[in-house]
Amino acid sequence: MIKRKVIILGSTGSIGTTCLNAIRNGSLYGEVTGLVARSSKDSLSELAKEFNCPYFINDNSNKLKEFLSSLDGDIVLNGIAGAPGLEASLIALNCGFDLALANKESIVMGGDFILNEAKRLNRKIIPVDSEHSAIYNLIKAHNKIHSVVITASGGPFYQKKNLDNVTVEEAINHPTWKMGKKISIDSATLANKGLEVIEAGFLFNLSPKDIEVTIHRQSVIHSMIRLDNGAVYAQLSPPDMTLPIVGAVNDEVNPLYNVVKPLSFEDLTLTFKKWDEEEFPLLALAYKALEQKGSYPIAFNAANEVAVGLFIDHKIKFTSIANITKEVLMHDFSTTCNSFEEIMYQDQRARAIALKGF
Ligand SMILES: NC(=O)C1=CN([C@@H]2O[C@H](COP(=O)(O)OP(=O)(O)OC[C@H]3O[C@@H](n4cnc5c(N)ncnc54)[C@H](OP(=O)(O)O)[C@@H]3O)[C@@H](O)[C@H]2O)C=CC1
Ligand SMILES: CC(=O)[C@@H](O)[C@H](O)COP(=O)(O)O
Ligand SMILES: [Mn+2]
Repeated sequence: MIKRKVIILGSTGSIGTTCLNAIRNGSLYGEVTGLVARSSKDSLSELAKEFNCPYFINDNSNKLKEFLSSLDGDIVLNGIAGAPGLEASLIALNCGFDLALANKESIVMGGDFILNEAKRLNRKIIPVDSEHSAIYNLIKAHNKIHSVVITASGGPFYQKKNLDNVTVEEAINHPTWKMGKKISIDSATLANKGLEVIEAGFLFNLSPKDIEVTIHRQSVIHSMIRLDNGAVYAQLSPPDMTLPIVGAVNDEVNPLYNVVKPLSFEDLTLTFKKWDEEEFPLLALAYKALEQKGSYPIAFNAANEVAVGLFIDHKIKFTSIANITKEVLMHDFSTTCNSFEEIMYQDQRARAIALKGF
């Protein structure tokens, strides 16, 4: 067995904690060689003591680059929440590390640019997002696919009417997963599924018509692939991020045993329902953003991130998240970005429009 040396960005969050627990309980044979977070200094220094490694509070990207360059590691797990994850991903790739990527914003904002950067630097990007991890592994096993089916839990408000007065606490009460605040709210609006459709479009080079979304309340099937011959293959496991995280960080180096509890089929009911555009306008907006490409995916992410922030701060209603995002996407975002600076320019532009409209 070979010990995987892993550097964790977003060490104090849901993804970071799941990875650290997997190392603690032995489901990942790994050694932590660096830890990064943003504001939880005390927790981070405690973790650094426990894992006997250096740590860094990310308040400056040049210093993050210096910190990562000084570390020995096989792979960087990026579990940073939101748009700041993109710059961190690019820094990690440029410092010579492969990426186990949970931060979906890196792909949604970075698009072809970050994928080309990884290619240029001869580095791997291994998806950690549960749906993309499932598709990545299914493609490895079956090679050529026709299209993909991404599953969505439907969130806490599925088929509930009049969501004007729902609270932040109700919105983060996810029916099947325990995750950070922002992604939980995105699951409630299905903006998360929208981000995932865009993420799949870039990662697997698929057009919107080749990406289906189906409501699957149990979150047991993490996604499926269709082959040209009509067969469908699915990946099933309990809703637990340990498997995609351990799989990506391990990257086939060691055989994996008992990472998650095997499913018992007699206890399972698996259901599937069509999603409705009126109920989930943010998913429809994301499909359109992927179709339009240019900077529309960047604008979708930025507008939604601003709107979710306003909702968390009790400044807007839950239902206004979609309205603000829709309004921003009416502007011209047809420019294709070929650098980090161009991406951030469009990101900031979309944020300014979102804030002006509210
Ligand atoms: N949670 C999950 O199960 C899943 C998450 N994802 C994706 O993974 C990412 C992380 O999600 P999640 O773990 O839920 O989020 P959390 O909010 O639980 O954790 C976010 C982590 O990121 C750190 N962080 C935030 N900004 C920065 C920054 N600028 N530099 C360094 N660290 C930073 C936080 O540090 P601090 O505590 O110090 O503020 C914290 O450690 C998101 O992109 C999400 O969409 C994808 C699939 C599943
Ligand atoms: C665990 C994970 O990958 C999340 O992105 C998950 O997909 C959220 O669930 P829903 O967005 O399907 O509610
Ligand atoms: Mn997901």
